[in-house]
Amino acid sequence: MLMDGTAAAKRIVDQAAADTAALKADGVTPCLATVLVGSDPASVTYVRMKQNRSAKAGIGSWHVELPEAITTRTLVAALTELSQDPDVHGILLQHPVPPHIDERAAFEAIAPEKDVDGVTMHSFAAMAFGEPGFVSATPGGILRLLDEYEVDLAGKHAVVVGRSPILGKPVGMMLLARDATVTYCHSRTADLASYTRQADILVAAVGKPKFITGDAIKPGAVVIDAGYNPGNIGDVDFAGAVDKASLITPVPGGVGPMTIAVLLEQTVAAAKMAQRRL
Ligand SMILES: Nc1nc2c(c(=O)[nH]1)N[C@@H](CN(C=O)c1ccc(C(=O)N[C@@H](CCC(=O)O)C(=O)O)cc1)CN2
Repeated sequence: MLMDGTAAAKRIVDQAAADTAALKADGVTPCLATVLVGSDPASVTYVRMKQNRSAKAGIGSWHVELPEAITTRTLVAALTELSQDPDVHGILLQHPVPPHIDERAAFEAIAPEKDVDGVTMHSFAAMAFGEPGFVSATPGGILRLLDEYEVDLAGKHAVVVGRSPILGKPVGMMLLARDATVTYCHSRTADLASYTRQADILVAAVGKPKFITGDAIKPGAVVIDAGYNPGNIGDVDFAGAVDKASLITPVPGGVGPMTIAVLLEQTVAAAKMAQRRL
């Protein structure tokens, strides 16, 4: 059975739109600032999708485009300025930034109360300690999708393939917080299939097209494909996996739309919190 991320995301965005309308009636328009460095075509597409979906939900967006050759210092200054702007409620720095930039330093220039993409160390620590805060958008979307399909996580063996700071690491910790037993693997794990074949819940977040093949999947597993490789190809070989899995996310139409939905939901939450502080 397919896990329909497009439909689940629509429900989240519809609620965000209703909350936005209520905030606007109180004189507050939630605003998401998107920051794009350079002109990587995939990043341009993702940022545009975020802006278009914000607009559809009535959320304002403010876009900052910076040249490829920008320095870390200038990018940090731009993010600091947005962090101090009272009209901006959420900030999104599109990943990846060009290799000469210190991406971690840039992310850390985002004020915690505006980190609606959940990329700062503050947000990661809050999530890890089970404290309130914004979660990383894709892991947050994955957990919401699992809940939509009433997947019971307690006591299940979740195997996460991938260890990036905004996807693999946090999704594993969020599954752990929901009482799953979590194993982290990655592209250099020896005999990867021996781990993935034990997974009741398999999260593929390794960034390699069709890296997980059908023979590496336990019959009846729930398979979450968080890959977003060029050409809309996931990290799972869908054709080989679909008959093994009890539930599986397609690419496109699975985790991707949920990522943007959680981003918008958290932007509205940030605007509500800013309103309470006034
Ligand atoms: N700062 C961030 N950067 C990046 C993140 C992130 O969560 N925060 N995630 C990825 C890419 N990404 C969002 O930025 C993203 C990728 C794909 C989709 C999506 O909805 N894809 C569609 C298909 C797209 C198409 O039709 O072209 C789908 O899966 O249905 C959303 C967000 C890296 N960077």
